[in-house]
Amino acid sequence: MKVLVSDNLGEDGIRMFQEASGIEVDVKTGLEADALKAIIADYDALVIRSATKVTEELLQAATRLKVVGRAGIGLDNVDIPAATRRGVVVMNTPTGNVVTTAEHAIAMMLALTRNIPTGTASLRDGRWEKKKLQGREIFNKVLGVIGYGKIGAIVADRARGLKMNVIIHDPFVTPEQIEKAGFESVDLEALYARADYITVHVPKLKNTVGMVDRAAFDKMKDGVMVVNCARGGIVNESDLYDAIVAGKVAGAALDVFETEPPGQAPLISHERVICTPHLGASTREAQTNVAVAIARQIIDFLAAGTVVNAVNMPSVTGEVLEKIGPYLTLADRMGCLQAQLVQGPIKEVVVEFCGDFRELDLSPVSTAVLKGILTPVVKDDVNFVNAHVMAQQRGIKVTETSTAESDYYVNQIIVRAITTEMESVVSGTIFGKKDPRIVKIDKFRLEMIPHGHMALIQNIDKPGSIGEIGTTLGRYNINIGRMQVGQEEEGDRNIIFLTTDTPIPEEVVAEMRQLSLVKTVTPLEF
Ligand SMILES: NC(=O)c1ccc[n+]([C@@H]2O[C@H](COP(=O)([O-])OP(=O)(O)OC[C@H]3O[C@@H](n4cnc5c(N)ncnc54)[C@H](O)[C@@H]3O)[C@@H](O)[C@H]2O)c1
Ligand SMILES: O=C(O)[C@H](O)COP(=O)(O)O
Repeated sequence: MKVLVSDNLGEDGIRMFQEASGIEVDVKTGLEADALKAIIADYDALVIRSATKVTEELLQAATRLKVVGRAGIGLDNVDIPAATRRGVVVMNTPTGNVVTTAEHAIAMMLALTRNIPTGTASLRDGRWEKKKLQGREIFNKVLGVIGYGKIGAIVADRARGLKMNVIIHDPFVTPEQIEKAGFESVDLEALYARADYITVHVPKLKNTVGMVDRAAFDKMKDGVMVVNCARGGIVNESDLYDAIVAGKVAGAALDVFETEPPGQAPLISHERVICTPHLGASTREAQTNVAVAIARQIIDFLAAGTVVNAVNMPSVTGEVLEKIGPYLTLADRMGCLQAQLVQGPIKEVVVEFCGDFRELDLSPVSTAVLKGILTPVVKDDVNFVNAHVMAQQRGIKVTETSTAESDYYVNQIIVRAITTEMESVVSGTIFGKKDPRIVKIDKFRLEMIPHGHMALIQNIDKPGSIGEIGTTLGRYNINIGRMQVGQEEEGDRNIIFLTTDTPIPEEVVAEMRQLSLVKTVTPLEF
């Protein structure tokens, strides 16, 4: 088996590959895309960090490739759906660098508030600017942490040790969980209004890109300081620059950038901004942790097929996987649908297996439901191994039940998601041998294929309602690929599922919500 390491990997990990029997390892870092594409067909495994781009084009050339291993967390640089389509397992090491990254965020906050980089540069230029470089204490100041996951939780804990007053916003963690850890859970508006320092620790998702923008800065206290050691683009760089120039934001500490490397941008050159070149995970300890973890995972995978920390596959044997595979896909999509349908943090998930499942071991199926529920929230970090733990950390109770009874279909899976505000019930089954279908949502029966860009519309069942939706989308040149209508069991409402060739932009969704017969519009992505 041949392993290619295409980004810098800790020496201990490389040594493990060299010492593993039956494995040959090549280390070729800094390759251009074409050069990598020219050699990738020789390899069974590819080990990367954030520099190598694993695109669909590269995967097409990778005819022998079985596994991609990320020494670290973020998989923004890997086309996971393309890898899944080609049967390539994608693994990461979700915990090896979290302490290191949290420490970097704290270091950045302290360096910013005490002008340490500016003081160093000024001394090197021969100046002694004590007055100009006067800083601020963090003692007793309010730190707003956005995202209470692995890193956000460590940052909050360290900041408490520094005697800061920590407030937290994470809509996917129940307030009870945050309060149990001794912190105050707040909504985003309150966080912006109260924080003296704000640090972001959310994944880069469609709805987190640009979440800290002009409108957010307007809501913040004058003189706030902002730290981003998560992903470039979560804080809008041009809006941040304007807020600093306007004096609203007193300083920013950035480890990550919309484009990496960012070049000579005005934001980087501003004296109230301090930066590091994506060093969050760059300590000896973290790099050893992630290198050793990924080497172990890949060696075990190549030798025995053991799957650990894969983001696109559960940890089960090949034989079981063949039988339950379609149900895993269905369950993942049902979870993903629930995550997009519900309002408020999910407190409880009930997975009901109804009817005849031919004595299959269905335990990975509930894990797939949880993975689907968490994916829109934490993206690449959730996998079949950690989904239950992550759900537990978020205070989500999971219950499984089974019954021999099933109405309409030979078997079906029902997923109930109970939040602080509502309960949503979704049923699904397999058509033919492997085609997932959502067959009921709350009181509406339907046959929906959960795939691609979709929108769920609730409307009054009157002539003309479907026409006005089609006309609105047509005006924006958005093609409807498929439309399915579900009828309320009793009542005067329909639900309509549209599959569109492209995502429906927010302004078009807003316009659809104004249509006379439309009650709600929920965009969905699968
Ligand atoms: N700078 C670096 O070198 C470095 C190193 C490791 C990780 N990271 C990045 O740090 C970030 C956090 O990583 P993690 O391991 O703690 O992730 P995590 O998945 O453990 O936690 C992310 C948290 O963000 C929350 N969240 C999602 N959407 C939100 C929203 N709209 N508002 C508020 N909270 C929201 C989730 O509920 C979750 O609790 C990620 O972006 C990751 O890529 C950066
Ligand atoms: O996602 C991660 O693990 C961090 O952003 C670190 O990225 P790196 O391995 O390229 O330093």
